[in-house]
Amino acid sequence: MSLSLYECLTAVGLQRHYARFTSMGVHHAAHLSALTIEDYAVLGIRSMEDRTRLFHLVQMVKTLDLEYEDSNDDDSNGGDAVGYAVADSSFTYDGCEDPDEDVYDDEDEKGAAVSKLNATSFSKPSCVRRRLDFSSETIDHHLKLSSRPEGTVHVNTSHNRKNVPGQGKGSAIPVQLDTESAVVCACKEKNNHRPDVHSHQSDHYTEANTMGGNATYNSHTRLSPKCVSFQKPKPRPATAASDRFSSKPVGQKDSNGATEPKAKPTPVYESKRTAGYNYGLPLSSPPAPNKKQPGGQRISVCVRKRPLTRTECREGASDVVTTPGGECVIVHENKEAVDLTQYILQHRFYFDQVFGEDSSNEEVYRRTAYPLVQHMLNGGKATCFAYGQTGAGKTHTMLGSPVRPGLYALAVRDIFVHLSSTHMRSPLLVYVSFFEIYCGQLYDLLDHRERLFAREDGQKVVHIVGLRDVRVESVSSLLEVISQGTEERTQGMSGVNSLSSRSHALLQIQLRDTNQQIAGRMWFVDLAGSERASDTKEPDRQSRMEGAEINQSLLALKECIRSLDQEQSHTPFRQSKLTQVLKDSFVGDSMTCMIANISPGHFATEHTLNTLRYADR
Ligand SMILES: Nc1ncnc2c1ncn2[C@@H]1O[C@H](COP(=O)(O)OP(=O)(O)OP(=O)(O)O)[C@@H](O)[C@H]1O
Repeated sequence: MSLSLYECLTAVGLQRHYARFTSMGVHHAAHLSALTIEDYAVLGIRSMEDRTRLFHLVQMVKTLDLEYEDSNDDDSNGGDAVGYAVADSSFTYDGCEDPDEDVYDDEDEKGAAVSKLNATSFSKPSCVRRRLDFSSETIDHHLKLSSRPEGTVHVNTSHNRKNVPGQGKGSAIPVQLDTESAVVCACKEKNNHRPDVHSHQSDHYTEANTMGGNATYNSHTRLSPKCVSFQKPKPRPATAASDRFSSKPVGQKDSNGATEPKAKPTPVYESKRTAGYNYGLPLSSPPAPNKKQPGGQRISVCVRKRPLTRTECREGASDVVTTPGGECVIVHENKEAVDLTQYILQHRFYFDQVFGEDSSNEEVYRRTAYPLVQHMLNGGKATCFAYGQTGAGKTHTMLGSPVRPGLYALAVRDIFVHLSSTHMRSPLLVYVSFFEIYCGQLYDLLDHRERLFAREDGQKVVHIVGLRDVRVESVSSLLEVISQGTEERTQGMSGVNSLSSRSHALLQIQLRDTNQQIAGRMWFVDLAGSERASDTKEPDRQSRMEGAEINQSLLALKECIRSLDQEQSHTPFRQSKLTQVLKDSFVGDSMTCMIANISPGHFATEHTLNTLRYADR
């Protein structure tokens, strides 16, 4: 079989996942036959429709392989193989129950997808087509079998589709996974039989458990091959993971006696720092084992990856970001060498916490802003920043939606819960103010964008003159105030996205006693789209000035955070209006959290890397 992986994926409309497949060790069409349904999530195949498509493809690849082996049988039967028809009429998407399903949601698109898939099937030779069973029962049966708890990896080494657990055939053989490097590293044999993943004849169903037989595999565990240093590029060493996906030994003779050309896996290199020129390379290293628990730190930097959006899926974007473990994020950048060979350059960054696409706002809140809220309730000062490219999920994180409330609402909810459960002599009141910094100037979002001025008094305390604050008594009144302010926020056109945040939005929550004395203060800062700082496509002067201003303020912010982190005696907060206003956050007993939001799509790789480099201390 000489189809390329890309061609196969394109045939079923899954080409956007190509980079992910190659980064996970699936480099060749023949590798597909070793995939099982349990591998789909690891390969980024989540929606029911994509799962169905991949399922078909895998079956097709297997059948094509069998074609070599079974051709004699066909001859002996006069070519009258078992009559499986491509049941386009019985094929159905009714089983699509995935709540996160965001592709092909309308009937037209479904129809187009079905006909595309069927067209692909019909383009195969008729003897192959007759072998395929695309009936919905068979698919449902296999997909149901896959709905075992997350935690078990199954390596189906069999080509006999009837040989599945629950049907009496096959034996379970545990395979140990090296969870750190996420490489299938060894096979524990059961019944003295080592599963031979190359064998087409094997009837064994292999069950891999990551922790000595206990199911602990999760979506963060990746089957990516180990990498080699970028400085000394070598072909990626053949690992058990890549072996696993080799359904046929390379160089094996086919039924015509011809030697099948060796499958050339896409080389994977890792960017690493050296003693020389290191511009743009990851700074951070794996956290020390005795590292402080998140939440107890004065400064924490976190990364949140969002899922691919519906539009990105339609445009064929592939997910190039993986988040193995809770502190590492890897960007798999597709590159082309000068000799036009393709390779993948992996950029591995470490942060205090990394949230994958499955993390909810509640989880992000618990592990980022919650400690800050507690600090504020104890009378301290805290600041939480959301940073990232336009569309990377800053607003989703900060504001959220009525169904999935963001950090603002969750923080205020906890504040009210705390205030109502504490019986203080002097009750505390909650006040909010909301303003933006646009081109170095302050505008009150709760007062029709009235111009504001930041002034320093004799004690070097910065005051925002004229800022309106509103007392809130419930989460819903806070959200009302925020939605009023958000409408005022400056938005415009940029080269990257039709709607771009060009200003920094600052929400201040203050606790005051009845004498109006401040008893705790917290800032939530939704920073301007980071791509605006480097976007050079802007045609007009105003946009370029906005970009320059954003650039300056983000650099100043980074300098201040770095100076805090390194406990330097001087914090350069006067370098921009943003840091000047937030001076309070950089002095005294303040706590700071930066959440860098990233987009997973390959179109955004450069901006994603820039965001991670910015957040990388
Ligand atoms: N974690 C997530 N889970 C699901 N959807 C998300 C997530 N993060 C972002 N999105 C979706 O991605 C899209 C863009 O997100 P969002 O508007 O929050 O980006 P942004 O960084 O605030 O952009 P801008 O700078 O233009 O305001 C939205 O449709 C949002 O619902």
